[in-house]
Amino acid sequence: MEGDPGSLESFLKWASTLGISDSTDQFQSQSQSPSCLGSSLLVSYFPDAGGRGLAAARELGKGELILRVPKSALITRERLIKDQKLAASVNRYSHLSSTQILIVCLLAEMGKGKYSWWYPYFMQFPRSYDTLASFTWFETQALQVDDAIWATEKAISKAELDRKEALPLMKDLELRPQLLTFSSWLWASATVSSRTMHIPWDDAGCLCPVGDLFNYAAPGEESLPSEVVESWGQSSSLQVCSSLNDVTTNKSGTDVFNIHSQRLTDAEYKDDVAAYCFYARKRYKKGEQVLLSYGTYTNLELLEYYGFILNGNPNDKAFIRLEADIHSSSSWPKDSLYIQQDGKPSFALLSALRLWAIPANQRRSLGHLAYSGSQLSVDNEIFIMRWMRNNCCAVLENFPTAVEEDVLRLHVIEKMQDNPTPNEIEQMLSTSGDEIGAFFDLLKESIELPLSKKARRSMSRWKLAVQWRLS
Ligand SMILES: C[S@@+](CC[C@H](N)C(=O)[O-])C[C@H]1O[C@@H](n2cnc3c(N)ncnc32)[C@H](O)[C@@H]1O
Repeated sequence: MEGDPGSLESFLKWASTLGISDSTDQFQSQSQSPSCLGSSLLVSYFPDAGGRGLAAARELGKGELILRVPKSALITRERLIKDQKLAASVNRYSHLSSTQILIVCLLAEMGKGKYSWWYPYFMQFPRSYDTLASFTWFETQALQVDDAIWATEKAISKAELDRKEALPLMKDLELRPQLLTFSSWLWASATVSSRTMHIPWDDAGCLCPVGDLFNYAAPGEESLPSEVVESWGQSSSLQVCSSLNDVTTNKSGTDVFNIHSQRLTDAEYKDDVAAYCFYARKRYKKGEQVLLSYGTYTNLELLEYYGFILNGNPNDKAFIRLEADIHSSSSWPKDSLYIQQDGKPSFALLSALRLWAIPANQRRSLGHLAYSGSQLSVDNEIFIMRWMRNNCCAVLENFPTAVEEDVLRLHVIEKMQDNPTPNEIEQMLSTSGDEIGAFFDLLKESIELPLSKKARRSMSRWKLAVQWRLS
């Protein structure tokens, strides 16, 4: 192959030789013209929406097939295990999960360097990720909310345990020492977590060259039938995902029903054409970023699995501490009781509070009203709204920093990332000196410009933590 084998151009040429295509001619005629991107899509850069991504190369119609990736181009466990040495060893470790095996297989394949058949694709993977499992103690504390700190600690210990369990297999395979480290494990597991796509025959999913260049947009209400939107209020466990199959699960393990698949599916593996097919979820103008829904996620979940958050995520949730008698006065599951991104209580929280606020001996007779979303009385409504306001204020007051301080902190972090002058640094230290000092102390580095790679990476995770608590 001509040119730098690590370049995007070489990757796209390689992809077209595998039959990955965005050409409408090819979809129709099944011809083997070597075309990959330029017909429907173009690789482009979107600084405020995911960085590298795919733009519409022309006007795209809603529901139009825009990319097809043949099965033979997908990286799956079964594909990598075709290597006989790998297969023999993997068979001896059947207690490992399918995801652990995929991570090990990926590391083994990466270890082949330029000799791997997938080398042009691997060269397009990010060098590092900002998923929760890679957060340091400082970055974790910056999340400030107990639940989020706990989720981060859990993600870190899960990654440590997964690696520990897989280590004997990796040693059996004689992987290079560099591939056995925790940071290599974190890199490979973040690659799998943030880039795999659902396939019906393997719950570890597959890596999909070119298809994994689509950035994310939350499944939008505008594409849902109104009866589904209405039913959101009534069925708290129902989540809608505009991609994947008819019934599947998102990465947090929640059931995801693709109720109206024709209208909502924007990517799925299709057996009849033996390919992963991608469709435009809406009409796109030429040059606009074409987005994909990976599933329904809160910002904390996006941070955990993908290492980013969405400004104004319609699926975000804030949980407030509720006394035990609130939980026991209704049958709503705990995870359905939250404040929505728009500041309103979830349907279940409102219903649970309405029931809790009436005398226990009336709950049976008024239960049907509360469960169907009706107000019980004006007094009851005023009481619970006041209760909610007071509780939300208490939560906000308990944060170590106020919103205004966080806005300032974000500004300082962004300035630090932007190669500030010594004068600017002095100014920042006079306003936010303590926290910046603590940041560099914990990194065991002095404040020096340009910032080291380690300081830059840590700063981008610190920024995500501050953005998350602000949102
Ligand atoms: C499947 S990849 C998408 C392509 C990726 N931008 C690339 O250059 O390879 C998923 C990753 O893209 C980034 N990403 C996707 N959607 C995003 C969004 N809306 N905002 C910020 N980052 C996003 C996150 O880093 C995420 O882990």
